[in-house]
Amino acid sequence: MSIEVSNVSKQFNQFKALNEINLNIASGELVALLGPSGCGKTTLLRIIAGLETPDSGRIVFHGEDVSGRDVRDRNVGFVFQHYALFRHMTVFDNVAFGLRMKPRRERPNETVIKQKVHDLLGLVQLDWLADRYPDQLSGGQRQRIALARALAVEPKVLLLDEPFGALDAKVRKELRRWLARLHEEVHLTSVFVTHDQEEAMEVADRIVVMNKGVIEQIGSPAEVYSQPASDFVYHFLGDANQLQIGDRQVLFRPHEIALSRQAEADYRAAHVHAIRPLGAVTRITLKVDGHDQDIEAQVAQDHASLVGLTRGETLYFRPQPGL
Ligand SMILES: Nc1ncnc2c1ncn2[C@@H]1O[C@H](COP(=O)(O)OP(=O)(O)OP(=O)(O)O)[C@@H](O)[C@H]1O
Repeated sequence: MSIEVSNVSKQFNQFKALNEINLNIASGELVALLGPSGCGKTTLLRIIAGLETPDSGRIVFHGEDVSGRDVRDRNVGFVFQHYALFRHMTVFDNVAFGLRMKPRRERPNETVIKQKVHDLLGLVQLDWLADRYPDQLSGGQRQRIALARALAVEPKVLLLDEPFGALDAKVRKELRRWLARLHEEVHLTSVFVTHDQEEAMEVADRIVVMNKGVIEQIGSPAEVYSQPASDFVYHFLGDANQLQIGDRQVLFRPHEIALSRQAEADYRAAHVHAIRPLGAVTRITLKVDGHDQDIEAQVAQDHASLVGLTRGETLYFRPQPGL
């Protein structure tokens, strides 16, 4: 099922939450809506779902204009940040819920439901939790069950709004890898809202970078990272350093930097303000005289310039964008 968003605008009182949004999502694609808080991601997701009506513009599912259709007739599955599992129902009954709520004509019999729920629990690798209640699960397990429940009614489109937002960093990481793998298996057209650039980079086929109600750029993770369409995209997609060299502003990422203990041609001197080992790489914060913003450098932990380096020493660096 492809999704076409054309010329969608939405205003809340005087506030323009979305301004002429155009976006085409191919069938089976996983697209991330990425942007800072308040940029309009959730509003766009809710308009795609049919939970919110745009002031103008159209939503087209697979060539068919669904703008006037109610959320119940759009056949979308949702997973939100805060688990919406029913607390008084077991995991099994939660996943079966949507199937049992179908109109009699479409409702599968209990044997089929049982098989289907077990298949779905197998898909999210939690079949062994079928008899538990939601408050006997971890946060990550609950989100996987929420996903199984959303998939049970065989939606044409899956919409996820910060589904891992409430979980701790390690579980988030595990779950997003797991979601990317699951998507490879199921290949359901999916739209994923996040404000976390790492999450978007890791999960999505394409990233839609939003800012203040408009789309700044649409592209693959590699494109938006290495060919940012604007300074906003550059800054949003990773740590960025900014340095005035002559009459030029140079933007470069922490890893795009050459370091040396000795003065060399084209290198600038800086004071080492902090050294933070992060495993395979080490982060160094540098202070440059006459320059307000610190420079963040990142090099391999065994880099020659780090040997015996201490705070306060002088280090020489040269930005190397594209390194
Ligand atoms: N029902 C509403 N009434 C008034 N203003 C609203 C309403 N819903 C959203 N807004 C405003 O529209 C803007 C976009 O909101 P939206 O929830 O889409 O942002 P977001 O990018 O999803 O942010 P977050 O990451 O914080 O959830 C915000 O400034 C918000 O305050």
